[in-house]
Amino acid sequence: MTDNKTPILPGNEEAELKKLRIEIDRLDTEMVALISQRAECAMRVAAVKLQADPGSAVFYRPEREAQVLSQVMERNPGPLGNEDMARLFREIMSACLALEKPLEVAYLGPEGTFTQQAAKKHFGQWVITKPMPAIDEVFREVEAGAVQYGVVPIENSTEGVVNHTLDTFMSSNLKICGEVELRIHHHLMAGPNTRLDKITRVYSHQQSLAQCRKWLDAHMPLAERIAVSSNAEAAKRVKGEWSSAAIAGEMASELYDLEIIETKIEDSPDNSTRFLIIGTQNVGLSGGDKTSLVVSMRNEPGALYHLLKSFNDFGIDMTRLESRPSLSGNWTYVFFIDFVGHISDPTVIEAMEVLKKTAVDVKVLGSYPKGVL
Ligand SMILES: C=C(O[C@@H]1C=C(C(=O)O)C=C[C@H]1O)C(=O)O
Repeated sequence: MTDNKTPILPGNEEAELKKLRIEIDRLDTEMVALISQRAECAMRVAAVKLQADPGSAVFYRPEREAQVLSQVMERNPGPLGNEDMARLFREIMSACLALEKPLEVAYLGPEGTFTQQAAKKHFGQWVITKPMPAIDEVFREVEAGAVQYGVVPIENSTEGVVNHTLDTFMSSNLKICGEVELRIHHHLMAGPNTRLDKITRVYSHQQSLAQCRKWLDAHMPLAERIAVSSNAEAAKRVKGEWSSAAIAGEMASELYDLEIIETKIEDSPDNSTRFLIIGTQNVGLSGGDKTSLVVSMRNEPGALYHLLKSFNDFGIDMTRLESRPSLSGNWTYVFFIDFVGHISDPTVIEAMEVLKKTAVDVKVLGSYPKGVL
């Protein structure tokens, strides 16, 4: 082996490369054997699950997957970054799980949206994804049992909360089984041979046009901006129009064979969106969990104070508080709350007892592992 302090003489280069490639082949052979052993183990796990519950065995275990990924990150010695290493294991697990039973997941479509990208990021490339035209249809598809899980957007770092998702939770019995965050990068794309200075129209979702406003003002001030129902829809429209471009994510450019003219044109470099995984499962403890609740309070002075106090008194870290009209009476509100901890933690159990005394209703939307990737 050489380190970067040992100069390689030109004549020795071939010999050195040959040695390194023999070493890589040896390591790959070991890895193939190890990954196969891992897959065998996962198949045995599936058999155990089936034996324990032949009618309705649940193969996918979000808490276990989060633990596997966290351990991989902790043990990673480098030089690969933690996230890169975890992504490789994400795909290994995805392939192993597909041997047990391929997962089917509904998402807010059409194909090529950021929600589809989030689904693949969370479950890996082996998941079968099914596009749905609206958020409540994603819920319905899971409720009907047509798919095991659903993926819906919940909040964007620049645009705020997705109210439609919050409202749908109020009338649904589905549980939150996980969360995933995605960096949102917008690219300008068009058909082959379309030049930037020839573009007269830019299609995108209204939120994406807003998130790229400064870039558009500076680089394409004269192009007409046209808002459509999704970024994927924008990419689809551009396909047959030679003087048009779309702002969308990478998946859309691949799906509709468009060329990326300019990458990462979003005004805020930290632009990200959080998505929720919804299902029918109560997820066990992973050790790094979050819980989401909907709480209805009486419309009286001090209601919000009592709500906050029940968390503060038990030292529970509330990470989000959102109020929404209750949909059942005029000018009454419900609170959507996220906090750190699992519903089975003894302190959380105590805090919930106190909260239930002052609240009209407490609905647990789910305890789930914090997004690892
Ligand atoms: C193997 C299991 O089943 C599935 C596959 C996993 C894996 O490949 O590591 C982890 C969790 C489950 O989604 C398990 O429950 O341990």
